[in-house]
Amino acid sequence: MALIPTTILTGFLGAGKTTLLNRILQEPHGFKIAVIENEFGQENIDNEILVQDGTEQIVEMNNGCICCTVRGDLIVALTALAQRRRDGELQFDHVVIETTGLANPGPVAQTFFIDEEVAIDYLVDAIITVVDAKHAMHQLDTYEEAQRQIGFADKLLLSKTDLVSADELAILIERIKRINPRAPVSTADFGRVAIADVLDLRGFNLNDKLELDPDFIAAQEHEHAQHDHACETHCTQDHEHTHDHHHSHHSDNIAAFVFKSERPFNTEKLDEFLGSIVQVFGPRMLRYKGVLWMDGADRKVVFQGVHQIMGSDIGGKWGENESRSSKMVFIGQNLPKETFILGLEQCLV
Ligand SMILES: Nc1nc2c(ncn2[C@@H]2O[C@H](COP(=O)(O)OP(=O)(O)OP(=O)(O)O)[C@@H](O)[C@H]2O)c(=O)[nH]1
Repeated sequence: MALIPTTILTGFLGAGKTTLLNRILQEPHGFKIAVIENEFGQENIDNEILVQDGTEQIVEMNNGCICCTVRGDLIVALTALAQRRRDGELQFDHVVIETTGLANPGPVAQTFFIDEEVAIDYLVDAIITVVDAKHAMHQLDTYEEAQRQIGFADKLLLSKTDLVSADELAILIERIKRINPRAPVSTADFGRVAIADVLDLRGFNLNDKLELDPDFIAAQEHEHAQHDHACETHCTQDHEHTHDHHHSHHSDNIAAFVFKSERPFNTEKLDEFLGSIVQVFGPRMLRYKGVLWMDGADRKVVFQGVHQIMGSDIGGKWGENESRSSKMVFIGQNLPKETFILGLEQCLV
């Protein structure tokens, strides 16, 4: 059987990966795509955001980041998908892996070369990196992960160009071309891209990656020391509120916490609270998102943001037998979790 082309979709927190993936899944391109979703923070909100018509196979991996802690799970997910395809249980001709916003795409791509079982069935089609035109300058100044994601890309897609001036965009493009002169750059306005720009690119060139990192295919046991400086930092995940525990090793001080409630929110109180908290802590709020139960609403509300840019959408209807609740994930640097949790509790009906 021919190898299954796999796209590794990366980009910093909130860059627009899920938006792009949703577009890809909705386009009538004829590809049958299996998706592997990995999120930073133990709650998978993207699952609610991704449009699913039942034809895609979506595998969630939320208990760590696939570039480090759950790489074994990635191998299991890939080999299980291939087996089910061989058995005729699933039909797909392409896999898209959406990594966490903090993932180093290097070790993810490496899996396809060093794990024999994976290598039998799959090949890396391309590493596609979504770059948030509004926030990338700051992300590149501050986070190694953002630089690596651009450095490893075979194709770069600029999102949120609607939020910046032509001059700002030109400066950013110049900078990302300096980091990665090989990868073509194009724009993806709310994920709008031609399918030929994202699937079947055959853009992954091992020689390029070896030039970027001569130890690219080095033995796994050396990989953390050699590739993943961010993985040397201590665990920063914070899980107290959900009693869930897992470790993730990424940039110092970046932590995720979850708020959950089985009481509805009062819309005005919540709007006011979120508006004010974003004013104060926005610069440190790297990513936040949630699926909310609003008092009196018969549909879910999906809310999300990156720094000060926050928005909400009407989501799906609550199922008849679904118990209503809200869950929110906040990912940021040194965020005062207690202030957030207490404030949110005060917005409940
Ligand atoms: N203005 C603007 N907003 C965009 C664009 N693309 C995505 N967004 C918004 O950016 C926010 C984050 O988008 P997602 O697609 O969820 O980002 P992500 O990279 O999947 O985020 P994480 O996986 O949570 O890190 C959402 O509110 C999107 O609607 C764009 O081109 N312009």
